[in-house]
Amino acid sequence: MTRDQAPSAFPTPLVLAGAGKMGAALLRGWLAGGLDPAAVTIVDPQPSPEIAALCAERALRLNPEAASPAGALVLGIKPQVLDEAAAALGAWIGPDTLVVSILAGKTIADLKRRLPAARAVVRVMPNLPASIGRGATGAVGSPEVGPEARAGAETLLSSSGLVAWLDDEALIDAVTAVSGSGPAYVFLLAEALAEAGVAAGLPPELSAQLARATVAGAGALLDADAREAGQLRRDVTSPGGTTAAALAVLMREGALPDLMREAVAAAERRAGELSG
Ligand SMILES: NC(=O)C1=CN([C@@H]2O[C@H](COP(=O)(O)OP(=O)(O)OC[C@H]3O[C@@H](n4cnc5c(N)ncnc54)[C@H](O)[C@@H]3O)[C@@H](O)[C@H]2O)C=CC1
Ligand SMILES: O=C(O)[C@@H]1CCC=N1
Repeated sequence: MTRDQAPSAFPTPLVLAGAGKMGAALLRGWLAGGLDPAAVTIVDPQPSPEIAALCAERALRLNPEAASPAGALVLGIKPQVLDEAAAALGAWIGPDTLVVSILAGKTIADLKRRLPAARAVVRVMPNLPASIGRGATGAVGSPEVGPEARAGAETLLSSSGLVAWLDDEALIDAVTAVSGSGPAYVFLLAEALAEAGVAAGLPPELSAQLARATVAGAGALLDADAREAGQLRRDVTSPGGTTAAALAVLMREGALPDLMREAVAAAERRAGELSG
């Protein structure tokens, strides 16, 4: 696994097919990173009001009638709609089009079967913090992805945060389970902490505020401090103190570490089920 430096040029014209929660997050990162709005086309039969407004404001093309081969086609649709979407999306692909897919589970072979014109395909798994440039993305390219296509993909992906290139496509389902779905686990932690605070007698609003600031602050510290997460945890934990009492519950057999392993395995298994 390697990490690359961000090169400069976006592959254009760029077509984003599926501008939902994740596609829109990536789009905002590209525009913030300097992608020319005039080089962007959005294809989405049901664009959200925010996307429609963004297209109007920044003069992005939305659902044009005619399709022609793009520099890059980014697939932001759900895996379950790939079959019905593929025929229309194929019209955006020429021999030099870089196809970038964020679809959970769908392998490069699955994509090529639906999009026979596709040559260079990069399968990626981003995550939602991409919307603020703090994403974590795993990426793997098909054999046709040469240095130029890889540099184009790197530009697209690095505007949303960390990019880790994988040598083995088989690892991307595990990446999906860890960092693709991972933000939801952290948001659940904030929800559960807030609920536990209410059970301990805090007013709901105060508890939610404290839980949110705690998760956000701990995340920011994790980012700012190079020490391992385990060390930061130990720094909070006074021997015989309150944190040790809580962690004895959270870390006992069958509790958080075991549950996290089970959860990640379930997500990875589901990604496998979405393939084909
Ligand atoms: N939401 C997340 O945190 C992450 C999602 N993903 C992947 O991103 C993809 C999209 O997920 P979300 O953004 O959450 O879903 P979403 O439902 O918010 O977005 C999907 C978009 O695709 C559009 N769409 C439906 N049919 C289409 C068609 N035929 N052509 C073009 N657009 C079409 C929908 O109108 C919608 O705007 C999925 O494949 C998912 O696995 C990957 C990483 C994280
Ligand atoms: O839940 C999902 O299937 C997608 C992939 C990773 C995050 N959301």
